[in-house]
Amino acid sequence: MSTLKIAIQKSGRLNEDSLQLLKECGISIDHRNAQLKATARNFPLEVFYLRNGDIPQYLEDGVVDIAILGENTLIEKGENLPIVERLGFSKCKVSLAVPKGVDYKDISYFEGKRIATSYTNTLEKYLKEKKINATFHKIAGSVEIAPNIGLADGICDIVSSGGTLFANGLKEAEVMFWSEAVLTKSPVLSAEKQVLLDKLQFRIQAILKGRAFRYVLLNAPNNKVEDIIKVIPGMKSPTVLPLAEEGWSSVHTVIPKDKFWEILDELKALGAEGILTTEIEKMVL
Ligand SMILES: Nc1ncnc2c1ncn2[C@@H]1O[C@H](COP(=O)(O)OP(=O)(O)OP(=O)(O)O)[C@@H](O)[C@H]1O
Ligand SMILES: O=P(O)(O)OC[C@H]1O[C@H](OP(=O)(O)OP(=O)(O)O)[C@H](O)[C@@H]1O
Ligand SMILES: [Mg+2]
Repeated sequence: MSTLKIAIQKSGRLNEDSLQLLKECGISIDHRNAQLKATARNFPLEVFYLRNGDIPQYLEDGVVDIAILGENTLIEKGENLPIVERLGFSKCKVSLAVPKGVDYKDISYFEGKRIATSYTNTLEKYLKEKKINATFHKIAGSVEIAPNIGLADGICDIVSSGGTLFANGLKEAEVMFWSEAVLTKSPVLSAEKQVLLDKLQFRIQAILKGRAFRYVLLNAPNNKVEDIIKVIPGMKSPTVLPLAEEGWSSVHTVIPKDKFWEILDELKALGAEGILTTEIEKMVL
């Protein structure tokens, strides 16, 4: 029987959330510290703990079958690698930044300038599209230091809170694109392994859906139920059950997490009482 080989980041920002996702998929991994390969006990899966930057090549060569990577890494090093699923964590931007004293107007600032970055392919493509000529300094990390030590006039790097830019006297000039963790696969994946990937992806989708919704239970007078149902359409339609007390019903449904508080306010205004909400572990439509 074949085994699916998944690469995840050995240590760093993607490691914990990637392992958590596999755990929520019901996959338990026997992993001892410092071991770079581990086997799952209850799913035909081998986990390889690697450096992010190395993973695209392993996928291209079919050494590993699938991986969890930042979209930014695919853009930089894995042009042929498809996004199988967006995973919703490690959200960040890849941006151009300049010293905060610069009177930045538009991208033409970078014409003839020196830019420090770890993302040279991404930057080259971006500036080519914008018809800007600049020189690059490739550095592996702590890119934000470059303008301060006179190495560059600007940088291209990951921005999340903006704290690192601020602490180093820089400001964001252009957002090149947004990135998040994604599941990707090898271009040479066998049909047999694709079946395993489909099985894993089904589990991941159930988790991601569950994360995006909340389960809600509430009590309402019968004459308000119709209005309440209008604001909480649910998966198919809400469950409405009679309460022991005459004239009252219990309504059960799911609501999107990003509209949670607005919907709760509406429900209260419509006369809902005893509102309980809870997280959803998995959700299959
Ligand atoms: N500040 C941040 N906020 C949110 N996501 C981030 C942030 N910095 C990086 N990321 C995302 O997490 C990924 C991993 O970043 P991390 O800094 O842990 O690894 P790396 O230095 O790029 O790679 P390596 O595994 O080779 O050390 C990045 O590719 C990006 O997608
Ligand atoms: O906008 P912020 O929230 O400050 O995050 C951005 C910083 O986070 C990342 O670095 P990381 O901490 O991963 O260090 P690294 O350079 O060693 O990878 C990135 O390279 C930025 O420096
Ligand atoms: Mg980093």
